[in-house]
Amino acid sequence: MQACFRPAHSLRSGWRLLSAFASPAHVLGKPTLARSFNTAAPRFSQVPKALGDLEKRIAAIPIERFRNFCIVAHVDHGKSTLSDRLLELTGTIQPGGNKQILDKLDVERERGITVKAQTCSMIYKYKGEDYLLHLVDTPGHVDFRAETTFLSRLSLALLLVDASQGVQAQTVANFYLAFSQGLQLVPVINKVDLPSADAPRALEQMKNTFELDPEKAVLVSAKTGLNVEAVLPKVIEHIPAPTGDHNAPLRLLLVDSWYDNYKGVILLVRIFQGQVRAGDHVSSFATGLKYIVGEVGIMYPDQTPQKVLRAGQVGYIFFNPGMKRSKEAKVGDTYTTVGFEKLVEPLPGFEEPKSMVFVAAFPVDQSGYEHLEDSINQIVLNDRSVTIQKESSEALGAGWRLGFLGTLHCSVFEDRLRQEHGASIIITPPSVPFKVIWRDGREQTITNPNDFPDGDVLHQHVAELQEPYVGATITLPEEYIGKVIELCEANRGVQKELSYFTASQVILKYDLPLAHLVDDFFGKLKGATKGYASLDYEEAAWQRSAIVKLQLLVNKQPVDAVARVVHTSQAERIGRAWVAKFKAHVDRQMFEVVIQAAAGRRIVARETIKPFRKDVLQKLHASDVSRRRKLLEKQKEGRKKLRAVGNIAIDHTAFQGFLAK
Ligand SMILES: Nc1nc2c(ncn2[C@@H]2O[C@H](COP(=O)(O)OP(=O)(O)OP(=O)(O)O)[C@@H](O)[C@H]2O)c(=O)[nH]1
Repeated sequence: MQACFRPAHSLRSGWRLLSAFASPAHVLGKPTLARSFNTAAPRFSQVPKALGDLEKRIAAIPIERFRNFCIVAHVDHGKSTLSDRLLELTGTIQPGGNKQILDKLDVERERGITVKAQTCSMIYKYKGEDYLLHLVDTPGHVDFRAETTFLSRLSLALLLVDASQGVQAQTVANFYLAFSQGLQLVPVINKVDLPSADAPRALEQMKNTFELDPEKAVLVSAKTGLNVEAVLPKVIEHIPAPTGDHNAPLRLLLVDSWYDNYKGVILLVRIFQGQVRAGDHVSSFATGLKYIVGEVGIMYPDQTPQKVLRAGQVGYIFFNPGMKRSKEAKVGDTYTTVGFEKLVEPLPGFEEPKSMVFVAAFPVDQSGYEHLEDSINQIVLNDRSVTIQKESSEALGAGWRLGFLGTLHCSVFEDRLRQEHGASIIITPPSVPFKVIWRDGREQTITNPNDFPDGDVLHQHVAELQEPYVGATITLPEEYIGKVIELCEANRGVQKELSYFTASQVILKYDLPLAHLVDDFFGKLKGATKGYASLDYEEAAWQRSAIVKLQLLVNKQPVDAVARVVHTSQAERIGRAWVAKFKAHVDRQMFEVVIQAAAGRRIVARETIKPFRKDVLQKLHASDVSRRRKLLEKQKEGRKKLRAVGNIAIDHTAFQGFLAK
């Protein structure tokens, strides 16, 4: 399985450990402004004097002159580059040097994608008056859609489209998302400097597909800065200011969070009413926990402390003593001042992120367990959306089952573990949850294939089995339509819509089983269309499905860690591939080894490994004492790495080879 939307450059080269997630150093930037805050010590003691002026300037801006907006775009259409230009234009960062200010996480820089929502405040002078603007850079990738909860709290989005590529899958998906949230959309056509740019075509697509008025559009080159100055006046003219009484009780929405070694969890917040300052006692509606505010401030673009955050503002807060566990910070949670809980209505929109892709991870050598556990905990510290459960496998020992929001999320995590642990870790291919509807009406979502109901239980107590489907939107040039439909059908897709948004570009909508999507569907799609198709998907629904547990058996013993839940139509194909692949990785033994794949109780594939004809040691001459000893020692060394399945011992490399992508 591969992640969707991998950028062309190497993902693994120069991979810096994501431990930077947890250090203040992840907070950015090269130039002077950012560097002055970019040290390990708590920042509030280091605020330059000039910041007092900034604070005064902000204090003088009434809420009527606040604007909160975001940029939505297909991956790589230039959202982060445009954000950088806007920050330069408003003097928030120095021109040049600063690159991708809002893409703060190392993983984002490495992969050139935005993973977490970022925000930055700017002061912009328009018609002689100061405006306080908050720009939110929302992730383009669907896995991180949870981060875009924030979208619903804004009132304008710039819909950015690459002039050379035109409307793509995520443009379509983002449009519908923004539209359903009642956001005003201003089209921005980017990359007009490219020789292949075709702005009139992009404008026509915007008009035909989304009924967006080309007159409202701004044509820019975020890279060269051409016409970027025309963007912010649109923002000011087209969006209403936020509303909220700063004298009312505090109503604060948690938008995002990240972990800092010194301060604990830092919360990115939007104030809907009231105000918050250091020393305030606040409580969470979701957890009921109480905290004392240690510092409040704005992202400018780095954390810049302020005396107060008031209604309409977006900024950060952290507590003193600090919030220790990322899990306490629940995106979409509302906070208020302690004692005012009865007077304040929590904001709607709090949702626990749902894991939809699972892998199991095991150390090759159980002595590496603690080290691996530390690494996993370290990453999870800053990523509240990963779920962890301990797992124990007869074949692979003690390990964990990890749950992710989607395939990219999963592969980012996997890359880091592999980077740190290399060959000493075994990771199973991703799987998706399934649902059991019991005859007594209970519904149970199961994430571990080994918990699939056994034969008798299945027949007597299960009313229905279901698997998750996603609603996929694929855009592609017309000439590939046959191949893409074939691919979707081969992946059990159900066509929902086929429409043309220009004479030669097609939008296809399919319901696809998530299990197929995680099995490198995007890679296959790229292959089928020479890279011209784009894909976006949203969670659809559970659907009744003829699924079955597929197991690998070695001399009749199931290899538990390898079990998978698959559709019956796929069982034989996967089973055959399994036994062939496993056979290739298992050494010959002294006796016959039978490798089988079983779908439920039915054997769907079988391979046999013939035994050695003679004992190797017997063949050695009696005088070969040293060779004999060497051979035995080698065997002993090897045995440490062996795992027992039933009566046979299998080298860990067999599992690694088998489970490798
Ligand atoms: N020629 C040209 N290239 C641009 C322009 N704007 C952005 N780019 C390039 O396009 C690539 C993608 O730009 P980003 O700003 O990282 O794209 P993004 O939309 O933020 O990507 P995600 O964060 O992954 O969603 C980079 O190589 C940019 O240098 C432009 O106006 N002209």
